[in-house]
Amino acid sequence: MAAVKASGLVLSRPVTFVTGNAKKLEEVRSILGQSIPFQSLKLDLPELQGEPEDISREKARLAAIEVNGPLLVEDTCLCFNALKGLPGPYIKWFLQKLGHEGLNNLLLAYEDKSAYALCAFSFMKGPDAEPITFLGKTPGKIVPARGPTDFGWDPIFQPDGYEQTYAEMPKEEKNKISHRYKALAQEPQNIPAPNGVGRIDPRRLHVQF
Ligand SMILES: O=c1[nH]c(=O)c2ncn([C@@H]3O[C@H](COP(=O)(O)OP(=O)(O)OP(=O)(O)O)[C@@H](O)[C@H]3O)c2[nH]1
Ligand SMILES: [Mg+2]
Repeated sequence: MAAVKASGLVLSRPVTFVTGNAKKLEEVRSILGQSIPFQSLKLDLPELQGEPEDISREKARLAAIEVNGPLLVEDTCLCFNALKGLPGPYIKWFLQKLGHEGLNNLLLAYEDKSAYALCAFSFMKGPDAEPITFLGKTPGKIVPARGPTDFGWDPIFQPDGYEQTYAEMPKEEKNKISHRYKALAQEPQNIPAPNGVGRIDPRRLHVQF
């Protein structure tokens, strides 16, 4: 297979995005478009407890046992400022047990309803490489649920500067401002600067070959 040069990295195979979450996959596909050769593997990896970056990096190392080639994983957090960042990486379990109303109720005792959505992607060039982690954060507030309920906590997160929740926005709009988009639009740390062959546009992750 032809080698692909992207931002100074030489990838001999497409990047495999490992996730058990079909909605994440849908958004990552739509944000990346045709910019990099990309495939997916449906696996629900076990997750360490700790800081989002560390969870994401460990997830990548576990994914590398299954994938022989470049891979991408991500871990998403929803952090309430009044609760000093919790539920954070544990949002999946809080959402499953408490639902949208229960998550709102966690903030009843606080005036501060502000929150942020955080995405930690980790990329590994191959099984022996160190993970490279890149983060994206979107600030907003927690509100009573509004909009379609097909993706997690989207109905209770209203990003700053918008009257709509993530769930109420058209998908294309969410994908222009989301934590996921912001993480993918950044040039990952430690990836060598553009060398004239491939280039990442830090706003849109356009890789040019
Ligand atoms: O409303 C939402 N808008 C989003 O943009 C979003 N991104 C993730 N999530 C949910 O937040 C938890 C993260 O946990 P998570 O990162 O471990 O994901 P996951 O276990 O579903 O998949 P993965 O770990 O296999 O990739 C899970 O409940 C996800 O469904 C979102 N909900
Ligand atoms: Mg998970």
